[in-house]
This record gives sequence, C-alpha cells and structure tokens, in this order.
Amino acid sequence: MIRAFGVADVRAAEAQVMAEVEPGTLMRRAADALAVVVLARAREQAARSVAVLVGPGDNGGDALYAAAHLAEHLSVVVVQVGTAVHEGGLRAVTDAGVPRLRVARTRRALTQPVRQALEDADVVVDGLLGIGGRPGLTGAMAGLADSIPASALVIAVDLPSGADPEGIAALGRTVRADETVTFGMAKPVHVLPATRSAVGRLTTVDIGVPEPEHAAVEQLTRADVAHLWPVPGPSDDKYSRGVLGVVAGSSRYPGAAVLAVTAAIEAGAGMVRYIGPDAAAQQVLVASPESVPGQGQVQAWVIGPGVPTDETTLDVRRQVEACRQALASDLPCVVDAGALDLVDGPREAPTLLTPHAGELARLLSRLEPGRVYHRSQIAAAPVEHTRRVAELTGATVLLKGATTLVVSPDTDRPLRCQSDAPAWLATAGAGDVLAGLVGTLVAAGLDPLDAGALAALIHGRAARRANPGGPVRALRVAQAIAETVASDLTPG
Ligand SMILES: NC(=O)C1=CN([C@@H]2O[C@H](COP(=O)(O)OP(=O)(O)OC[C@H]3O[C@@H](n4cnc5c(N)ncnc54)[C@H](OP(=O)(O)O)[C@@H]3O)[C@@H](O)[C@H]2O)[C@@H](O)CC1
Ligand SMILES: [K+]
Repeated sequence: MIRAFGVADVRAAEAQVMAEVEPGTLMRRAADALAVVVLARAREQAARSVAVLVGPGDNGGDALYAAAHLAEHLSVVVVQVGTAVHEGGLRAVTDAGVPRLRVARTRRALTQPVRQALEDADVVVDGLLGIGGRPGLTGAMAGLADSIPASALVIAVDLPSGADPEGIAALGRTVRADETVTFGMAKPVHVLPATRSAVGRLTTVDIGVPEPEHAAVEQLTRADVAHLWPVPGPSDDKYSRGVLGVVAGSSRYPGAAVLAVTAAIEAGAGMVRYIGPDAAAQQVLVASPESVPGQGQVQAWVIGPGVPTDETTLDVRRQVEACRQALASDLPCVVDAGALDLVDGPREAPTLLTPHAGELARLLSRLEPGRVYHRSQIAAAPVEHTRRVAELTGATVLLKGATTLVVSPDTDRPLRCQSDAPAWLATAGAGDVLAGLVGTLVAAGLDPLDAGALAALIHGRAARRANPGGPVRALRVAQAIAETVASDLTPG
C-alpha cells in the first residue's frame, strides 16, 4: 500500500527527527538523494546541461545543494527567484563555482540569459516550491514554468511547484514534471486526482524520517490483494461466500446487465441473482449461464447499471421499484448509474455510491437544492465534492475517473485513490463491469471503502491484462477479472 501524508504530519515527523540529528542533516540527505536520481536520469538520456530553478524556501535549499553535487559531472546553471534563498545551499553552489542567474520575484517576463539557460537545458530541476508552496504560480515562477522547453526532462523536487501539496485545489499555473523525487514519504499531491497529472513518475527516497501513524490517502497495490481479497475456505459454500443481487439493464440497455453480472461472476461471487426484464435476462443467461434469474435471498445488492430511471416503460418502472426495495432493505448496496437518482439520505446498511463526475454533479445538485453543479467543477475539485456527497448521504462514495477516488463518510478514515487503469478503459460499459466486481466484494463482506479501492485496482489491472498496450472492450475486462485475481493472489 502506498500511503500519503498531509503536510502538517510530514512536518511533525521531520521535526522529531531533526531534533535528534545535526542541523541540516535532513536537507543534505534529501539533496544527495536528489542529485543521485538526477545524475542517473541525465546519464540515461545522455544529457549534459541542467538548469536548476530555485525558490525562496527549503525546497530551493535542496535544489541548491543538489546543484553543487551535479556540477561535478554536468554543466549546471542555477536560476534563482528573488533575493532570499537558502544560505547554506547558496554557499555550496558558490563554492562549487556554479553560475547563477537571478530573476525578480514579481517579473513574469524573463531576461534573455534566463530564457537561453532554459532553452539550452536537457534537464530542468524544479526547486521553486515544496510543501510550503501555495497553489498556483505567479510572477517569475509562472514565467519560468511556462518557458521550460518541451524537450527538457523535468524533475521536480518533492513536488511540482504550483501544485497544491494537499492535492485538493485544481491545478492552476504549475510546473509539469516528468518525474518527482520526494523525500521520506508520498504526500497527497502525488496521488490525488486533482494534482497527480503534474507529478509524472514518483520516486520516493529515504531520508530517515519514519511514516506518521495516520495517512491522509492510501493507494492499494498488487501486494494488498492477498490481504484483502475474500478467498474461500474449505467450509465455505456458495451462500456463505456471498450471494449478490443485481438490478441492472432494461429493454433499452440490456448490455449493462450482461456486463455487471459477468463481472460479478468472474470476481467469484458465490451466486448472482439477476433481476430484470425477460429480454435482458435471456442475454444475461447466454453470457453467464451460472447466473440465476429472479428474486431470492441475497447478501448484497448492485442496483442501477443500465436502468434509465427517467423512462416510464413498464420494465423500467419495475426495475426502479426493485432498486427502491433494495435501498429500503437492511442489506449492503452498491448504487450505480440510474439508481443514483433514487438516493436521498443515509441508510443503516453499508452503502457504496459509484458515480462518474457527471453523475456526482447531478446528485449533488439534487441533494443541495438551489445549487447547480457541473461536471467540470467536480473534475477540478474532486476530493471536496466527493466528500460533500459522502457527508450528505452517509455513504461511501467512489468517484470514477482516470484516478478513482473512494471517500468514506467517516472522516477519520484515509481517502483511497487508485490510478491503475490504462486510458483505454475510458470506454462504454467499463462502469457496469466495476459495479458487478465491487458488488461481489461487498456481498463477501468487505466494507465499502476496501471493496471500492480493491475493485478499482483489479478493474484497472484486468484492463491491462486483457490487451496490454491497446484498446480494450468492457466485456474483455470483465472476462479478465478471474485470471487477474488469480495472478495477484499468487506470490511473486
Ligand atoms: N522540513 C524538513 O525537514 C525537510 C524539508 N525539505 C524540503 O523543504 C521543503 C519545504 O520547505 P519550506 O517549508 O521552506 O517551503 P517551500 O515550499 O520551499 O517554500 C516556502 C516559501 O515559498 C514562498 N511561497 C509559497 N507559495 C508561493 C507561491 N505560490 N509563489 C511564490 N512564493 C511562494 C513562501 O514565502 P511567502 O510568499 O509565504 O512569504 C516561503 O518562503 C520540502 O518540500 C522539501 O523540499 C527537505 O530538505 C527534507 C527535510
Ligand atoms: K518543487
């Protein structure tokens, strides 16, 4: 599991170590490790010239010490913003004879020598701002970020300058890194959807600071599958493993039912009962003869894929009624697509809502009368809006997207966030597959936060497995779930 820690906790952990070591030790460790990574990348790329951008805080200090090291091997120039920079770092570059250009903090337009230095750089090291940075670059920092040549390899120190260290605020003017070298532990900026795209590859280097107890964000990895996946024991039968009821599909959208049921069965449900119109039920049976049509006892529900609640045909009215009954029951529910329109307040039983950004906007607009939210607002500030829905509904909320976010209504629990899927997975039916997959996990007794994150992980990994490096249809993803789980349960 990758755990990311909020800025206050990171500072407290660092302060504890700093009290026990010589002053400057942590920064030296950080700078040494940074220089090792930059030098390795420069060698891989046969790069010769490095521009090191230096801001006013300790992030700039790290960059200055690293610049002094790098100058032993490469052609290095420092571009310093403002007059005040880390004193020790400044001495180190001066002693190493590194040329230094200065830019006035508020001046966005760059001088010719600075523009030239950037143009000549094969590698740009971004040491403008770290965890003390406020989101959004202005003045000279914005000018520098805009002038980094597209051809340069950009390595950010701790985080890409301008991005919100907590990963909450939308990306404004920011450095976009190819790689970020962070110290000790990941921070929310590195994993959350609002900022992650500016981080590039994440390299975490050890500087001897132990992880704090409470993570702000957790990201599951392959190694977590074995701990979390509900593996049956010898005394299990199909009922004890979890029977899932699926209310999905309609005459108009029978495919959603096929995909959700197939995914649930592939994920290893003890049994799947399908509730839907006859035409859809026939197709479900053809695709998954293991499924059982009609009502009966279940341990959990998936409701909503392919159920267009705004239609008034008889089969949709029946589906909506089945969704309402599931919501009114005391059983865990995964609420997807059309059924999100039926959610109004908290339920007693575990509940997982699985909207995409557009559906979350619609749900929030309905839950907060008088306010209208748009998809773009959700995409710009996903954590804030997903938290709000979790608070208003008392449900765990999984926001689907390139990075999937899972937020518990219990604010003490870390956010979960997964970005395992290839971009190819942005395809029709992928959400129906996820709904069936997560339903099986909830029916097996996983709590919605674990189930949501684990399903997102396996969903992404199954998509990669189904057709590595190329387009992938949702049905293939569903059909790749069983072997993905098997492979992830196998050590090694
Ligand atoms: N702590 C440790 O043990 C270790 C820490 N380490 C390193 O220290 C980094 C944190 O350093 P830090 O606290 O000095 O903050 P940092 O991000 O460099 O800059 C803050 C300065 O920027 C300014 N400023 C802020 N926003 C701005 C904006 N948008 N636009 C313009 N200016 C802005 C703000 O000034 P203000 O404008 O508020 O007067 C302030 O002067 C951390 O990320 C890691 O790299 C490592 O060495 C390992 C050990
Ligand atoms: K930085």
